[in-house]
Amino acid sequence: MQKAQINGSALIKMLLPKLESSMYKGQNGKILVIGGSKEYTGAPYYAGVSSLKAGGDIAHIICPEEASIPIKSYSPELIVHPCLNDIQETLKWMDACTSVVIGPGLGREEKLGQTLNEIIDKVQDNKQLKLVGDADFLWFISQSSHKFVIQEQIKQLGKQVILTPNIVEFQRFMHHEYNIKEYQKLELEFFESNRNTCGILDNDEVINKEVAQLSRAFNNCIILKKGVVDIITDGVTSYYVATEGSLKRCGGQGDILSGVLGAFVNYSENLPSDQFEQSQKSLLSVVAASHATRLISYAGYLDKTISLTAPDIINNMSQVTPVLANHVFLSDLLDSGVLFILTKKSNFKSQPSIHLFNNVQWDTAGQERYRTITNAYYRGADGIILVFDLYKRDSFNNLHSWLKEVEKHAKNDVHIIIIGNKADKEEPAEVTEADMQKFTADTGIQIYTASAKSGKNGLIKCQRKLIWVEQCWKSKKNERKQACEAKGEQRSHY
Ligand SMILES: NC(=O)C1=CN([C@@H]2O[C@H](COP(=O)(O)OP(=O)(O)OC[C@H]3O[C@@H](n4cnc5c(N)ncnc54)[C@H](OP(=O)(O)O)[C@@H]3O)[C@@H](O)[C@H]2O)[C@@H](O)CC1
Ligand SMILES: Nc1ncnc2c1ncn2[C@@H]1O[C@H](COP(=O)(O)OP(=O)(O)OP(=O)(O)O)[C@@H](O)[C@H]1O
Repeated sequence: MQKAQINGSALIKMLLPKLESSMYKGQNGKILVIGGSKEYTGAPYYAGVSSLKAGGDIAHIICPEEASIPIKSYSPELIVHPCLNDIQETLKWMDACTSVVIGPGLGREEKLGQTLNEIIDKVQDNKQLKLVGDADFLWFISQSSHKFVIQEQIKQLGKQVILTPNIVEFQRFMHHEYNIKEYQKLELEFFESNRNTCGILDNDEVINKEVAQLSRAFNNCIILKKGVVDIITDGVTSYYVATEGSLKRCGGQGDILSGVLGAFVNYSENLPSDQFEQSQKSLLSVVAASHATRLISYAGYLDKTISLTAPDIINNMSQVTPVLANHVFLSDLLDSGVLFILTKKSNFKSQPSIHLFNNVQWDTAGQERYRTITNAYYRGADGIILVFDLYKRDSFNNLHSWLKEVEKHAKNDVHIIIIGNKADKEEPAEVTEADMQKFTADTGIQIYTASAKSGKNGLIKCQRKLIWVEQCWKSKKNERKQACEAKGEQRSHY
């Protein structure tokens, strides 16, 4: 059954801070990552750097001595304190931060239990501080000899805590038999019916029931259960995020998510109170972090496929996050008659809510010198986007000649999308609704309106990448064929 949906990308836009010249360093979040060990130095680095790329101003890492040099050498952006064994020093740095991510690469040495007790106590003293618990921190809560003490502490904190178990970590919380394979099958079924949507989930929905129960058992702390579908719940209200993510399951993606969360939990108050209940804001910042991380991973996956590694995803964040925040619009190139040809394989069939096309090529209408180049692109394209300017009638009239080119050169099963740009403008457009309807009746191709400037209807352009959020607009060859046949026309191409 289809679920009540929310617009994940719009949520991110509302959540991310609007940058102003009056701001000072630290206002957009000072994130403290507590983790790292002799074996694992990548995990805290991924979390720290991701928190910065997701908007945070400053990232501190507290780690043991033996992890500090490697972490420092990965990035000068991270402020690394090798003081995990010095609890007073650790607590001091907690005072200097706005959120704490604890667990990535921490290891499971029993002696750390005492340190964790004191860290959680400190969070209790500062009600503004949010605690994101991942990886080995979850192990300490569910498996260590300190677990009962830590569980009681977590209950004291309630919604100040966000726990992010993957399926194995979640299983460790379950006292009864919990069949991972069976659960994943249910998640996959859910994903297939709700692909690329985010929405509200019933507390007794089969994939959520035990997650919501666990949250309630911990006094309604927020749980983000990662998986094929991410489930976010405080035991009262639950959401799912079925945004398409990476198919390459390389290590470190959970660390990236914990870093994004470390930043995003600082922004929950940016959500407007006239639209969101106060009690929902923290939960929704977690939904936004899940959606953003999956979008970013998907973007990385389209680029690198089987070679994807965690740093590829992190590097993509500098492209995708500002776009989601509406901070970057290079709309000039989307003027009249511009033709986009997608040369990278894109997943039109699965109705993704975001397409990120690399190597988008463009040409301006009628400029002959580009024709031979673009003819080669036609052949390689899986999808073609024709963009016209709603305020320039000529650009609309040109569509027919562009379509002829497409039909002549492109693959038979190419997907064609037509977008009327500049839909952000208030004044009446030169191309009217009736014009567009007539065009659709003639060709079988639906026209969508959008604005690359304001991001209206999800068409956003960033450098040489076109990001198309939220909607899948498509017109298949057979739909065009039916429209022509209905009018008694026969064509070799549709
Ligand atoms: N570069 C670095 O520094 C990185 C460091 N990291 C750090 O490593 C530490 C340990 O964390 P962890 O997640 O590897 O340990 P744990 O919870 O014991 O799970 C391990 C085993 O569980 C299974 N398994 C997992 N998922 C499953 C699934 N969906 N479905 C089914 N099975 C699944 C699978 O077992 P297998 O099937 O291979 O036997 C897997 O091998 C922690 O500190 C973390 O932060 C990582 O962040 C990565 C990058
Ligand atoms: N099957 C999947 N398809 C798409 N995205 C997924 C899938 N499983 C997990 N994710 C996403 O990947 C991210 C990390 O989840 P994952 O389960 O890999 O965490 P993890 O095992 O803790 O990672 P790490 O390797 O850092 O320890 C989350 O954003 C989650 O939504």
